[in-house]
Amino acid sequence: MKSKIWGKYFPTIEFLGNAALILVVTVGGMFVINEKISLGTLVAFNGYMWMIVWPMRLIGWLSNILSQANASAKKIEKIFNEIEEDFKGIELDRIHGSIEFKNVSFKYENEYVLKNINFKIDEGKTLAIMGPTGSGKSTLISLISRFYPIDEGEILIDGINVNDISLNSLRKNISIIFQDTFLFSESVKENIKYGKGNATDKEIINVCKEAQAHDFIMKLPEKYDTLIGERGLGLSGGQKQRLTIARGLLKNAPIIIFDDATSALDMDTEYELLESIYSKEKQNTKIIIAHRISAVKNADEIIFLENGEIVERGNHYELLEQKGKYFEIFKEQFKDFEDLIRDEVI
Ligand SMILES: Nc1ncnc2c1ncn2[C@@H]1O[C@H](COP(=O)(O)OP(=O)(O)OP(=O)(O)O)[C@@H](O)[C@H]1O
Repeated sequence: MKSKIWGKYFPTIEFLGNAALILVVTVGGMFVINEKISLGTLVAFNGYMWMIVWPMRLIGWLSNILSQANASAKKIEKIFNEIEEDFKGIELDRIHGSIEFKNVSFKYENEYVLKNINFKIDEGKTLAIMGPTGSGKSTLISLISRFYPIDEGEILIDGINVNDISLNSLRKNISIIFQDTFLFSESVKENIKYGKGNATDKEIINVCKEAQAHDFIMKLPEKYDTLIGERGLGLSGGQKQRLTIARGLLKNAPIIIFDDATSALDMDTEYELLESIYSKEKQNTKIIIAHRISAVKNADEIIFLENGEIVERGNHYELLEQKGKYFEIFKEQFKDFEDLIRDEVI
Protein backbone atom coordinates (compact mmCIF):
# COMPACT_ATOMS: atom_id res chain seq x y z
CA MET A 1 0.00 0.00 0.00
CA LYS A 2 2.76 2.38 1.10
CA SER A 3 4.79 1.74 -2.05
CA LYS A 4 1.69 2.35 -4.21
CA ILE A 5 1.29 5.84 -2.67
CA TRP A 6 5.00 6.61 -3.15
CA GLY A 7 4.82 5.26 -6.69
CA LYS A 8 1.90 7.59 -7.40
CA TYR A 9 3.40 10.83 -6.01
CA PHE A 10 7.11 10.57 -6.82
CA PRO A 11 6.73 10.80 -10.63
CA THR A 12 4.44 13.82 -10.10
CA ILE A 13 7.11 15.56 -8.02
CA GLU A 14 9.69 14.82 -10.73
CA PHE A 15 7.35 16.19 -13.40
CA LEU A 16 6.69 19.41 -11.43
CA GLY A 17 10.44 19.96 -10.97
CA ASN A 18 11.10 19.60 -14.70
CA ALA A 19 8.15 21.83 -15.59
CA ALA A 20 9.36 24.54 -13.16
CA LEU A 21 12.85 24.43 -14.70
CA ILE A 22 11.51 24.84 -18.26
CA LEU A 23 9.24 27.68 -17.12
CA VAL A 24 12.08 29.53 -15.36
CA VAL A 25 14.45 29.19 -18.34
CA THR A 26 11.77 30.42 -20.77
CA VAL A 27 10.58 33.37 -18.65
CA GLY A 28 14.18 34.25 -17.61
CA GLY A 29 15.26 34.21 -21.29
CA MET A 30 12.47 36.68 -22.11
CA PHE A 31 13.57 38.96 -19.22
CA VAL A 32 17.16 38.90 -20.55
CA ILE A 33 15.97 39.76 -24.08
CA ASN A 34 13.93 42.67 -22.66
CA GLU A 35 17.00 43.69 -20.56
CA LYS A 36 15.03 43.36 -17.28
CA ILE A 37 17.79 41.13 -15.80
CA SER A 38 21.41 40.49 -16.82
CA LEU A 39 22.56 37.24 -18.42
CA GLY A 40 24.79 36.59 -15.37
CA THR A 41 21.77 36.83 -13.03
CA LEU A 42 19.85 34.35 -15.21
CA VAL A 43 22.77 31.87 -15.21
CA ALA A 44 23.10 32.12 -11.40
CA PHE A 45 19.30 31.74 -10.98
CA ASN A 46 19.34 28.76 -13.28
CA GLY A 47 22.07 27.13 -11.20
CA TYR A 48 20.00 27.53 -8.02
CA MET A 49 16.97 26.09 -9.80
CA TRP A 50 19.02 23.01 -10.77
CA MET A 51 19.88 22.48 -7.11
CA ILE A 52 16.15 22.26 -6.36
CA VAL A 53 15.15 20.26 -9.46
CA TRP A 54 17.94 17.65 -9.24
CA PRO A 55 16.76 16.17 -5.88
CA MET A 56 13.19 16.20 -7.24
CA ARG A 57 14.37 14.17 -10.24
CA LEU A 58 16.26 11.81 -7.93
CA ILE A 59 13.05 11.22 -5.98
CA GLY A 60 11.29 10.11 -9.22
CA TRP A 61 14.19 7.81 -10.11
CA LEU A 62 14.26 6.43 -6.58
CA SER A 63 10.56 5.62 -6.80
CA ASN A 64 11.16 3.47 -9.92
CA ILE A 65 14.05 1.64 -8.31
CA LEU A 66 12.00 1.07 -5.15
CA SER A 67 9.08 -0.51 -7.02
CA GLN A 68 11.50 -2.74 -8.97
CA ALA A 69 13.16 -3.77 -5.68
CA ASN A 70 9.73 -4.46 -4.20
CA ALA A 71 8.82 -6.79 -7.12
CA SER A 72 12.19 -8.58 -6.86
CA ALA A 73 11.78 -9.03 -3.10
CA LYS A 74 8.42 -10.74 -3.69
CA LYS A 75 10.00 -13.12 -6.24
CA ILE A 76 12.87 -13.93 -3.87
CA GLU A 77 10.35 -14.65 -1.09
CA LYS A 78 8.48 -17.04 -3.44
CA ILE A 79 11.71 -18.92 -4.26
CA PHE A 80 12.56 -19.23 -0.55
CA ASN A 81 9.05 -20.54 0.15
CA GLU A 82 9.41 -23.14 -2.61
CA ILE A 83 12.79 -24.25 -1.27
CA GLU A 84 11.29 -24.52 2.23
CA GLU A 85 8.38 -26.58 0.76
CA ASP A 86 10.92 -28.91 -0.92
CA PHE A 87 12.34 -29.89 2.44
CA LYS A 88 9.04 -30.19 4.36
CA GLY A 89 8.06 -33.74 5.25
CA ILE A 90 9.95 -36.99 5.70
CA GLU A 91 13.46 -36.94 4.24
CA LEU A 92 14.06 -40.35 2.69
CA ASP A 93 17.49 -41.55 1.67
CA ARG A 94 17.48 -44.19 -1.08
CA ILE A 95 14.04 -45.78 -1.22
CA HIS A 96 13.32 -49.44 -2.10
CA GLY A 97 10.86 -48.44 -4.80
CA SER A 98 7.49 -50.14 -4.27
CA ILE A 99 4.59 -48.04 -5.59
CA GLU A 100 0.93 -48.39 -4.68
CA PHE A 101 -2.13 -46.47 -5.96
CA LYS A 102 -5.17 -46.77 -3.67
CA ASN A 103 -8.48 -45.51 -5.09
CA VAL A 104 -6.79 -42.56 -6.81
CA SER A 105 -9.05 -40.17 -8.72
CA PHE A 106 -7.86 -36.89 -10.19
CA LYS A 107 -9.20 -33.94 -12.14
CA TYR A 108 -7.34 -30.90 -13.58
CA GLU A 109 -10.51 -28.84 -13.78
CA ASN A 110 -14.08 -30.19 -13.60
CA GLU A 111 -13.84 -33.56 -15.30
CA TYR A 112 -12.10 -36.57 -13.82
CA VAL A 113 -9.02 -37.55 -15.83
CA LEU A 114 -8.26 -40.56 -13.60
CA LYS A 115 -10.97 -42.59 -11.92
CA ASN A 116 -10.45 -44.95 -9.01
CA ILE A 117 -7.00 -46.23 -9.99
CA ASN A 118 -5.67 -49.18 -7.99
CA PHE A 119 -2.42 -51.09 -8.53
CA LYS A 120 0.72 -52.13 -6.71
CA ILE A 121 4.23 -52.59 -8.13
CA ASP A 122 6.73 -54.35 -5.89
CA GLU A 123 10.30 -53.07 -5.80
CA GLY A 124 12.35 -54.07 -8.84
CA LYS A 125 9.26 -55.00 -10.89
CA THR A 126 7.96 -53.44 -14.10
CA LEU A 127 4.56 -51.97 -14.83
CA ALA A 128 3.64 -51.07 -18.40
CA ILE A 129 0.84 -48.65 -19.22
CA MET A 130 -0.97 -48.63 -22.54
CA GLY A 131 -4.01 -46.74 -23.74
CA PRO A 132 -5.20 -44.32 -26.39
CA THR A 133 -4.13 -40.69 -26.47
CA GLY A 134 -5.70 -38.62 -23.68
CA SER A 135 -6.53 -41.68 -21.57
CA GLY A 136 -4.53 -40.34 -18.61
CA LYS A 137 -1.18 -42.19 -18.84
CA SER A 138 1.08 -39.13 -18.37
CA THR A 139 -1.18 -37.72 -15.69
CA LEU A 140 -0.96 -40.97 -13.74
CA ILE A 141 2.85 -40.95 -13.64
CA SER A 142 3.05 -37.20 -12.91
CA LEU A 143 1.11 -37.77 -9.68
CA ILE A 144 3.85 -40.08 -8.35
CA SER A 145 6.32 -37.17 -8.32
CA ARG A 146 3.62 -34.87 -6.91
CA PHE A 147 3.49 -32.55 -9.91
CA TYR A 148 -0.17 -32.06 -8.91
CA PRO A 149 -1.89 -32.60 -5.56
CA ILE A 150 -4.17 -35.64 -5.54
CA ASP A 151 -7.91 -35.05 -5.21
CA GLU A 152 -8.93 -38.46 -3.90
CA GLY A 153 -7.14 -41.60 -2.77
CA GLU A 154 -3.53 -42.26 -1.81
CA ILE A 155 -0.21 -42.92 -3.52
CA LEU A 156 2.27 -44.82 -1.38
CA ILE A 157 5.97 -45.28 -1.97
CA ASP A 158 7.58 -47.92 0.26
CA GLY A 159 4.28 -47.74 2.15
CA ILE A 160 4.58 -43.98 2.85
CA ASN A 161 2.06 -41.50 1.45
CA VAL A 162 3.89 -39.30 -1.10
CA ASN A 163 2.27 -36.23 0.51
CA ASP A 164 4.28 -36.95 3.66
CA ILE A 165 7.62 -37.25 1.84
CA SER A 166 9.69 -34.10 1.23
CA LEU A 167 9.54 -33.12 -2.45
CA ASN A 168 13.30 -32.98 -2.56
CA SER A 169 13.86 -36.57 -1.46
CA LEU A 170 10.84 -37.86 -3.43
CA ARG A 171 12.10 -36.46 -6.74
CA LYS A 172 15.71 -37.50 -6.00
CA ASN A 173 14.47 -41.09 -6.01
CA ILE A 174 12.56 -40.91 -9.30
CA SER A 175 13.91 -40.49 -12.80
CA ILE A 176 11.34 -39.61 -15.47
CA ILE A 177 12.44 -39.88 -19.10
CA PHE A 178 10.08 -37.96 -21.36
CA GLN A 179 9.34 -38.32 -25.05
CA ASP A 180 10.55 -34.76 -25.74
CA THR A 181 14.30 -34.56 -25.81
CA PHE A 182 16.32 -31.61 -24.61
CA LEU A 183 20.01 -31.39 -25.38
CA PHE A 184 22.38 -28.54 -24.53
CA SER A 185 24.97 -27.11 -26.94
CA GLU A 186 27.73 -29.07 -25.29
CA SER A 187 29.61 -32.33 -25.82
CA VAL A 188 27.84 -35.71 -25.80
CA LYS A 189 29.54 -36.53 -22.51
CA GLU A 190 28.53 -33.26 -20.80
CA ASN A 191 24.94 -33.72 -21.99
CA ILE A 192 24.72 -37.15 -20.39
CA LYS A 193 26.51 -36.00 -17.23
CA TYR A 194 23.55 -33.77 -16.36
CA GLY A 195 22.05 -36.97 -14.95
CA LYS A 196 24.87 -37.22 -12.36
CA GLY A 197 27.52 -34.49 -12.16
CA ASN A 198 30.28 -36.68 -10.70
CA ALA A 199 29.81 -39.69 -13.02
CA THR A 200 32.95 -41.43 -14.25
CA ASP A 201 33.64 -42.10 -17.95
CA LYS A 202 33.02 -45.80 -17.29
CA GLU A 203 29.55 -45.12 -15.84
CA ILE A 204 28.71 -42.88 -18.83
CA ILE A 205 29.80 -45.51 -21.34
CA ASN A 206 27.82 -48.21 -19.50
CA VAL A 207 24.55 -46.27 -19.59
CA CYS A 208 25.14 -45.36 -23.23
CA LYS A 209 25.55 -49.04 -24.04
CA GLU A 210 22.32 -49.76 -22.18
CA ALA A 211 20.54 -46.96 -24.06
CA GLN A 212 21.84 -48.35 -27.40
CA ALA A 213 23.73 -45.09 -27.94
CA HIS A 214 27.36 -46.19 -27.57
CA ASP A 215 27.80 -47.50 -31.12
CA PHE A 216 26.62 -44.36 -32.88
CA ILE A 217 28.56 -42.13 -30.45
CA MET A 218 31.77 -43.99 -31.34
CA LYS A 219 31.17 -43.13 -35.00
CA LEU A 220 30.89 -39.35 -34.28
CA PRO A 221 33.95 -37.22 -35.24
CA GLU A 222 35.11 -36.66 -31.64
CA LYS A 223 33.22 -39.61 -30.11
CA TYR A 224 32.03 -38.67 -26.58
CA ASP A 225 33.63 -35.19 -26.92
CA THR A 226 31.67 -34.26 -30.06
CA LEU A 227 29.83 -30.96 -29.68
CA ILE A 228 26.10 -31.39 -30.30
CA GLY A 229 23.01 -29.20 -30.15
CA GLU A 230 22.51 -25.82 -31.82
CA ARG A 231 26.22 -24.99 -32.05
CA GLY A 232 27.29 -28.54 -32.84
CA LEU A 233 26.41 -31.61 -34.80
CA GLY A 234 22.77 -32.31 -35.60
CA LEU A 235 21.46 -35.69 -34.47
CA SER A 236 18.42 -37.67 -35.58
CA GLY A 237 15.33 -37.85 -33.36
CA GLY A 238 16.14 -41.43 -32.38
CA GLN A 239 19.77 -40.57 -31.51
CA LYS A 240 18.66 -37.63 -29.37
CA GLN A 241 16.15 -39.85 -27.61
CA ARG A 242 18.84 -42.44 -26.83
CA LEU A 243 21.08 -39.75 -25.29
CA THR A 244 18.17 -38.49 -23.18
CA ILE A 245 17.53 -42.06 -22.02
CA ALA A 246 21.22 -42.52 -21.16
CA ARG A 247 21.06 -39.32 -19.08
CA GLY A 248 17.97 -40.59 -17.25
CA LEU A 249 19.57 -43.98 -16.58
CA LEU A 250 22.77 -42.40 -15.25
CA LYS A 251 20.86 -41.04 -12.25
CA ASN A 252 20.21 -44.68 -11.32
CA ALA A 253 17.12 -43.74 -9.32
CA PRO A 254 15.23 -46.55 -7.55
CA ILE A 255 12.18 -45.67 -9.69
CA ILE A 256 12.60 -45.11 -13.44
CA ILE A 257 9.67 -43.95 -15.56
CA PHE A 258 9.65 -43.95 -19.36
CA ASP A 259 6.89 -41.66 -20.61
CA ASP A 260 6.65 -42.73 -24.24
CA ALA A 261 10.42 -42.22 -24.27
CA THR A 262 11.20 -44.88 -26.86
CA SER A 263 8.67 -43.83 -29.51
CA ALA A 264 11.25 -42.32 -31.90
CA LEU A 265 13.31 -45.52 -31.97
CA ASP A 266 12.89 -48.21 -34.58
CA MET A 267 11.29 -51.39 -33.29
CA ASP A 268 14.53 -53.39 -33.05
CA THR A 269 16.44 -50.67 -31.17
CA GLU A 270 13.48 -50.17 -28.82
CA TYR A 271 13.35 -53.90 -28.17
CA GLU A 272 17.12 -54.15 -27.47
CA LEU A 273 16.99 -51.15 -25.16
CA LEU A 274 14.00 -52.33 -23.18
CA GLU A 275 15.43 -55.85 -22.91
CA SER A 276 18.34 -54.47 -20.90
CA ILE A 277 15.95 -52.32 -18.86
CA TYR A 278 13.74 -55.34 -18.11
CA SER A 279 16.76 -57.49 -17.22
CA LYS A 280 16.52 -59.25 -13.90
CA GLU A 281 19.82 -57.71 -12.72
CA LYS A 282 18.16 -54.30 -12.66
CA GLN A 283 16.94 -53.55 -9.16
CA ASN A 284 15.02 -50.40 -10.13
CA THR A 285 11.24 -50.32 -10.23
CA LYS A 286 10.18 -49.43 -13.76
CA ILE A 287 7.06 -47.88 -15.28
CA ILE A 288 6.96 -47.93 -19.06
CA ILE A 289 4.38 -46.04 -21.10
CA ALA A 290 4.54 -47.32 -24.67
CA HIS A 291 2.35 -48.04 -27.67
CA ARG A 292 4.08 -51.11 -29.12
CA ILE A 293 3.30 -54.57 -27.82
CA SER A 294 6.99 -55.47 -28.24
CA ALA A 295 7.85 -52.74 -25.72
CA VAL A 296 5.46 -53.87 -23.01
CA LYS A 297 5.17 -57.64 -23.42
CA ASN A 298 7.86 -58.46 -20.85
CA ALA A 299 6.44 -56.28 -18.11
CA ASP A 300 5.30 -57.98 -14.89
CA GLU A 301 1.94 -56.27 -15.23
CA ILE A 302 0.35 -54.28 -18.04
CA ILE A 303 -2.56 -51.95 -17.42
CA PHE A 304 -4.73 -50.62 -20.21
CA LEU A 305 -6.25 -47.19 -19.57
CA GLU A 306 -9.30 -45.76 -21.29
CA ASN A 307 -10.96 -42.48 -20.31
CA GLY A 308 -9.01 -42.46 -17.06
CA GLU A 309 -10.04 -45.98 -16.01
CA ILE A 310 -8.15 -49.26 -15.96
CA VAL A 311 -10.17 -51.39 -18.35
CA GLU A 312 -7.79 -54.37 -18.67
CA ARG A 313 -4.88 -55.66 -16.60
CA GLY A 314 -2.59 -58.67 -16.48
CA ASN A 315 0.65 -59.88 -18.04
CA HIS A 316 1.05 -60.29 -21.80
CA TYR A 317 -0.36 -63.81 -21.96
CA GLU A 318 -3.26 -63.09 -19.61
CA LEU A 319 -4.21 -60.06 -21.72
CA LEU A 320 -4.06 -62.05 -24.94
CA GLU A 321 -6.39 -64.60 -23.40
CA GLN A 322 -8.86 -61.87 -22.43
CA LYS A 323 -9.24 -61.15 -26.18
CA GLY A 324 -10.00 -57.50 -25.41
CA LYS A 325 -8.39 -54.20 -26.48
CA TYR A 326 -4.83 -55.41 -25.89
CA PHE A 327 -5.49 -58.43 -28.09
CA GLU A 328 -6.89 -56.15 -30.83
CA ILE A 329 -3.71 -54.04 -30.81
CA PHE A 330 -1.61 -57.20 -30.81
CA LYS A 331 -3.43 -58.47 -33.92
CA GLU A 332 -3.01 -55.08 -35.59
CA GLN A 333 0.74 -54.90 -34.87
CA PHE A 334 1.46 -58.54 -35.65
CA LYS A 335 -0.60 -58.99 -38.81
CA ASP A 336 2.20 -61.12 -40.24
CA PHE A 337 1.73 -63.62 -37.46
CA GLU A 338 -1.97 -64.25 -38.04
CA ASP A 339 -1.41 -67.96 -38.57
CA LEU A 340 0.39 -68.24 -35.25
CA ILE A 341 -2.40 -66.37 -33.49
CA ARG A 342 -5.06 -68.57 -35.12
CA ASP A 343 -3.17 -71.68 -34.10
CA GLU A 344 -2.78 -70.15 -30.63
CA VAL A 345 1.03 -70.48 -30.79
CA ILE A 346 1.44 -66.90 -29.50
N1 LIG B 1 -2.14 -29.57 -17.44
C1 LIG B 1 -3.36 -29.96 -17.84
N2 LIG B 1 -4.43 -29.17 -17.62
C2 LIG B 1 -5.67 -29.56 -18.01
N3 LIG B 1 -5.94 -30.73 -18.65
C3 LIG B 1 -4.91 -31.54 -18.91
C4 LIG B 1 -3.57 -31.19 -18.52
N4 LIG B 1 -2.74 -32.20 -18.92
C5 LIG B 1 -3.51 -33.12 -19.51
N5 LIG B 1 -4.81 -32.73 -19.50
C6 LIG B 1 -5.97 -33.49 -20.02
O1 LIG B 1 -6.05 -34.69 -19.27
C7 LIG B 1 -6.39 -35.78 -20.11
C8 LIG B 1 -5.33 -36.88 -19.98
O2 LIG B 1 -4.11 -36.37 -20.52
P1 LIG B 1 -2.76 -37.21 -20.46
O3 LIG B 1 -1.68 -36.37 -21.05
O4 LIG B 1 -2.56 -37.72 -19.10
O5 LIG B 1 -3.13 -38.42 -21.43
P2 LIG B 1 -2.14 -39.46 -22.13
O6 LIG B 1 -2.83 -40.78 -22.08
O7 LIG B 1 -0.77 -39.39 -21.54
O8 LIG B 1 -2.11 -38.92 -23.63
P3 LIG B 1 -0.93 -39.05 -24.72
O9 LIG B 1 -0.82 -40.51 -25.08
O10 LIG B 1 -1.44 -38.23 -25.84
O11 LIG B 1 0.31 -38.49 -24.09
C9 LIG B 1 -6.54 -35.23 -21.52
O12 LIG B 1 -7.89 -34.98 -21.74
C10 LIG B 1 -5.76 -33.94 -21.48
O13 LIG B 1 -6.28 -33.00 -22.37
